[in-house]
Amino acid sequence: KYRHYRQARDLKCQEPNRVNSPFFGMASLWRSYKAKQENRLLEEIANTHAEYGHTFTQSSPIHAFTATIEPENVKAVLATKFSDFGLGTRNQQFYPLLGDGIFTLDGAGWTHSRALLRPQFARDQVADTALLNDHVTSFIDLLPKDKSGFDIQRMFFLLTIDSATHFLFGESVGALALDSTKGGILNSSSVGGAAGFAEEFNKSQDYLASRSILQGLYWLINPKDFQEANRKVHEVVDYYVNLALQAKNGPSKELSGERYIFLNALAAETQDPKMLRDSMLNILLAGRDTTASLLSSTFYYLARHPETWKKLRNEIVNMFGDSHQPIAEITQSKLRDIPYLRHVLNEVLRLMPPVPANFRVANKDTTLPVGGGPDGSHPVFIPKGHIVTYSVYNMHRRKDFWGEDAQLFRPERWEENAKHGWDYLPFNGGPRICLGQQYALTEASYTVAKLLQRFDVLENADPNPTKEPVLLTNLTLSHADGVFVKLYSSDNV
Ligand code: HEM
Repeated sequence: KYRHYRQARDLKCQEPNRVNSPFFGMASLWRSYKAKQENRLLEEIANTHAEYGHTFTQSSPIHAFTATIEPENVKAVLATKFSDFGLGTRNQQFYPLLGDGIFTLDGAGWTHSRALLRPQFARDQVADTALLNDHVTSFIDLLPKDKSGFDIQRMFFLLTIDSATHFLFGESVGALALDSTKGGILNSSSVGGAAGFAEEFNKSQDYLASRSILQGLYWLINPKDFQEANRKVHEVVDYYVNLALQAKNGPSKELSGERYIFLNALAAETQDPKMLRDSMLNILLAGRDTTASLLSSTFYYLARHPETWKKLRNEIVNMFGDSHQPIAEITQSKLRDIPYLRHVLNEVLRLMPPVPANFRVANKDTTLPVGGGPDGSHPVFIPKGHIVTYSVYNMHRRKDFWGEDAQLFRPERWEENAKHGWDYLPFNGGPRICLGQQYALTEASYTVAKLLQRFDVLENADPNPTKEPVLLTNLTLSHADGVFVKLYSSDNV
């Protein structure tokens, strides 16, 4: 402690505000736990920042941490002092499902994984609108045709597991399909059918979220149910890995004009079956719920902002026509030509970032540039092993960056000022910036465009339409009570 004190003094660091938490930190730990149980965690973080400032420190019996919503500090953690911070015990927490992949590795392992995957994400085929079209069409077919309300969030989670598995393995789990006649192991009864894979994957992910909350005590959660779910998920992915490894020795599918399959392309780079399995699962976890979250929140806001729905629909119909009279194919480049679509998605990602809070652990003694002292202007000393948490959800709502109306959904703010730096971070920043950003934005834009082209009426069908959203924060953000809407054509077609 004395060494740290001297180091901090020499570096002109000062302590940030410390959360007053009686009983050795038990009181605040209990408060956070309760807030999480009651789906108020993000609100609780906001209240603590309101009381203690943009950077504060808190002791707890599990882990002491410093929380910040200062862009300068987030930039230091993710970019300028990248090598001073790591993922802590994330690898061990997630290992049973994800193994060693880009999402769970630090250091040389991460560098290798990122170098392996990055070229695949740079290819045009990654955001394949023809592939998306099949799934969005199934999605539209499944919507109620009698103008009744339904939970569109639940549907988006089915859509994104279908499109993600199709893109990764070359075959979809068919979660949206009413019957699964297409065959394939993902649909076969030996592994529990289409729902089998999705259910086991969801179940395992829930356990990962609970293990992550416990940080270093993650090993307390390892029941049979979790192990069995992981085994079943691995069995399915291994089947595809074997197929890809066999296909590798055959004629090139891409050259013979067949569709691009992510796993097959990766199998040309590495033949290590475990690395292939881990890579697939890491991408599935990183990409599926996040995109579903963005789509769900988009419809949450559109259903509450009819003027935005109308304006956006006009732009889409002007560009592509409506579904009775299409005038142009919906392509990635044409979608980019609709600035208002991008502004709407930007605004949704600001207010409801799918990864609302995150953390890093110092792997050496280091500092944060600001947040110390009574006015928060001094550097903060961060000893090795200390956790730094950052909530982009709360950073994105700071009035000093976003104006007095920071809490309001107003896509037009992006027309007035599109220039934001580290105060806007839905996809993370620095060397670990999201690899799937383009894929996600294309999938979300394409799905929104198709739905707006097809339906001209969207209504909020929440049983309690004026209440604030109840947000569930596991690894990603979702709406605890679903997103209930009515979606139909006024001409009844
Ligand atoms: C709206 C959708 C998405 C959002 C908001 C999002 C956000 C993020 C964030 C915040 C991270 C950093 C996590 C961390 O380092 O702790 C991340 C990492 C990552 N994302 Fe995304 N993501 C989205 C969609 C996708 C999709 C669709 C894919 C793949 C198809 C993907 C692939 C990845 C990968 C591979 C990483 C790990 C990068 C690394 O550690 O080097 N993401 N994403």
